[in-house]
Amino acid sequence: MTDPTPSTPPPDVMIRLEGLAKRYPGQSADAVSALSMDIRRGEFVVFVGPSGCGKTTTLRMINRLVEPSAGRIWIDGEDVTDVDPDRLRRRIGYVIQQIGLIPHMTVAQNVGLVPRLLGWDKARIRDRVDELLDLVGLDPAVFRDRYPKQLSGGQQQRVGVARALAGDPPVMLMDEPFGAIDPITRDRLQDEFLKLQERIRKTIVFVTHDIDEALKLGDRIAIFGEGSRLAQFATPLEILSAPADDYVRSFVGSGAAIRRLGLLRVADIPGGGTPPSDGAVRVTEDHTVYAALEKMLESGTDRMVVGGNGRGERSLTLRDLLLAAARAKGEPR
Ligand SMILES: Nc1ncnc2c1ncn2[C@@H]1O[C@H](COP(=O)(O)OP(=O)(O)OP(=O)(O)O)[C@@H](O)[C@H]1O
Repeated sequence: MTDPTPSTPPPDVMIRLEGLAKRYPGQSADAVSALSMDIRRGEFVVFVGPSGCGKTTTLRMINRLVEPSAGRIWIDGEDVTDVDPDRLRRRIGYVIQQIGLIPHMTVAQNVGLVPRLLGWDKARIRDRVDELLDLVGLDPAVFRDRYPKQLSGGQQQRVGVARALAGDPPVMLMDEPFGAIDPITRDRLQDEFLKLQERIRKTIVFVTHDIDEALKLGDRIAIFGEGSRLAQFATPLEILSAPADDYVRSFVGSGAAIRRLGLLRVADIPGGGTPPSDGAVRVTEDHTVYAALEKMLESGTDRMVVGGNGRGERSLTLRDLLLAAARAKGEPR
């Protein structure tokens, strides 16, 4: 067997972008230039950056809705730069802000689009549609025969996610999927989507303007600067603890140390003594350090008892939390 060429990605790389560039017709500058990055299998990567820096163009080159002017794209070990785009798109789910549900088709028909293209029989499509509606938290009996206009914005977005998952693609591209949704629903959809991702472990590339959304969702975040310059590509904790330059620092904004508390879990904090008998608040290992701190401040105590994960109980102090938060320097989640 011959050695793979130097650019053949290793098996844990699901998407490789290699010197990718796009110049739109009639433009004097590249929208994206010389962009290279590896995205690992099962990784949730968020592209974030100011308007016009090339996030959407990059995303749309991955499924070839935009044809690259230069560079190569690899998906799952295959150079897909020149493969038939229709065949490529069946392996890539795509969710956009405007949802793109087809108005004269029911929810079930919208979700079943790709399976129909793949030639599945009716019974298998029906089962898959119901399974997916369940997965995104919509009761099939209630929603499968509705039309898109009979749904709220958040429900439409869930249908959009179900549709993108229908052919079980290994890769999902999501372009500001929660952008047009009110902040409370958005927060809930983000939480639901994180839980869903724990189960389905897709490789996800997600575009947003919102650094807080990026910090909450991403395993790694790519912070784009002018002309698609990759200012930093790192975990949320690394970005908050060690911003690569002043551009990243100002993009992340103030309060990095406090925001880091929202990324750490109580489970990440070592040690702990025997639980005290009174005065302490109760939290679980799954609480964020931020939430645990908030509980302590609300009840005016400097102790908490951690329990509820089968490991027995332990007690931590305010000082334990603060020391752990100060030490956290960018370990992956
Ligand atoms: N079809 C097009 N023809 C010409 N120029 C385009 C086209 N689409 C995008 N551009 C330009 O390419 C650059 C990158 O656009 P792109 O939409 O990729 O940025 P973005 O980071 O996703 O921005 P936003 O956050 O506002 O969506 C911009 O300067 C934009 O004006």
